[in-house]
Amino acid sequence: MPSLGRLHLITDTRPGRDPLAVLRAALPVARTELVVQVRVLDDATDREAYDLACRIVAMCATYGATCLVNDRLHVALAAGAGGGHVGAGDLPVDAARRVLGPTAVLGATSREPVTAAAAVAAGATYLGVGPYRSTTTKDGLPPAIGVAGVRAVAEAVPVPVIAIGGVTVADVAALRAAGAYGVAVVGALSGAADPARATAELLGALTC
Ligand SMILES: Cc1ncc(COP(=O)(O)OP(=O)(O)O)c(N)n1
Ligand SMILES: Cc1nc(C(=O)O)sc1CCOP(=O)(O)O
Ligand SMILES: [Mg+2]
Repeated sequence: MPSLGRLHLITDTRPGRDPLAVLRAALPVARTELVVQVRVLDDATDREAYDLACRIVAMCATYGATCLVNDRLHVALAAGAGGGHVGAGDLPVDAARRVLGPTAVLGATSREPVTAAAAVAAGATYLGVGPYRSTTTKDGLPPAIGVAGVRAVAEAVPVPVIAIGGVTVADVAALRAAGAYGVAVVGALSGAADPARATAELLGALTC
């Protein structure tokens, strides 16, 4: 299994966004420290998800970055991605592990220590833990868990914890001090005026 990058860029496929442009800016800066999670809107077709994943797998390969696919594990396999990410509404972690095979990267969303430990026992190789703060990027999330919530999960599991939800560069030091291995972002890069610079700043905070 490849070592996991610390900066997870989740594609922003909302109307008016350009996830490939953001990726073209971020990849040369973050290279192997970048994990790109292909996340499409629920109403996107599998063909659309597959086409986007294939393009991103190829782009990541040039820089040694890892590409994961959110939710749609058949798309991950078909596109040759490095793995996938599942949450409460997706395949259970043990089933996802059977689908992806023993060597794939498998992320699971966990919001508190008990389910986090269960996800690791079922085969998760990292955990997405949040929402750290409130976010406008995704609807229907539970209340923010803050630094204390991230710390509680990080102390309970032996795998990398990736904090998610409203994360900005200003949060990274506190998250790392709480035990987070890395962060996952949508808006901090997709909404940045200069995504290459924003990538460098996030990476600097994550690796110093
Ligand atoms: C790194 C990371 N953490 C959490 C999530 C959320 O996954 P999930 O709960 O399945 O919600 P959707 O992203 O599918 O809407 C994630 N994608 N990545
Ligand atoms: C896709 C997603 N999942 C979350 C969770 O907590 O499960 S928060 C989130 C969106 C993260 O976007 P931003 O960095 O713009 O806040
Ligand atoms: Mg999901």
